[in-house]
Amino acid sequence: MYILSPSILAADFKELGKEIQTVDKAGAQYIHIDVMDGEFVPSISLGMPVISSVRGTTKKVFDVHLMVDRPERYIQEFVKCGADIITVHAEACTHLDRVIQQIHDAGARAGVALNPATSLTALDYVLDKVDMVLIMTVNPGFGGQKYIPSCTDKIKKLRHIIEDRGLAVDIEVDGGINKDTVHTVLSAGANVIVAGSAVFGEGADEKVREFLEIMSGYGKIQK
Ligand SMILES: O=C(CO)[C@H](O)[C@H](O)COP(=O)(O)O
Repeated sequence: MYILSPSILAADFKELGKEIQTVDKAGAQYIHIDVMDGEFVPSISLGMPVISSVRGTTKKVFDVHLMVDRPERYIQEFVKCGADIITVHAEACTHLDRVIQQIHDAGARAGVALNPATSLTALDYVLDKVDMVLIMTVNPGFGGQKYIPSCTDKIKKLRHIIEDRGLAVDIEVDGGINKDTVHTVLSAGANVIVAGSAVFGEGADEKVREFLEIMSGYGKIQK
């Protein structure tokens, strides 16, 4: 099933609730929320109070991407403020298996993200325990960057491994996804598409519909 997860990093923060409602009404299934700590990545974005304050604006899935060192310190709090999916970076966890368990115990779905330079082997012993793998297609930290072409092969390989092992794990991609690169990642096997700067701005509703239309050419869109 194909899912669109617009990244609010590119939204107008003074109108955040309205921006979320626009992409919600246009059909986006997830809302992608980037949390940056200024340590794991150079920039700082937003945290629990912002997530709590917009939780009531939509019933859509909050897809929270923690670009945070030692995320195990915050899992419970993010679930409490409304996260439905929590994705942590393999590179940021000393005990990744334990953090995945912690996310599930807190009642959320668990994702693991890999930076562009991180090998898929980091997933070998946890792939059967996660709901989603997030392949970063830019170096995390900023929106509006260019898609890194070497990530295409990584997505293909991951899709192959998931099918080979008979798992039901979503492949999410994030960074530099626009109406051109989306074809590349969909053909490679991604099924959850994050897009920030290619969605928010003028005509976000129309852009969501265009993405969904493209995605529907590859398979069934999740309702
Ligand atoms: O995780 C991120 C940055 O670390 C963003 O979600 C990502 O970069 C999306 O932005 P854009 O679609 O503008 O590239």
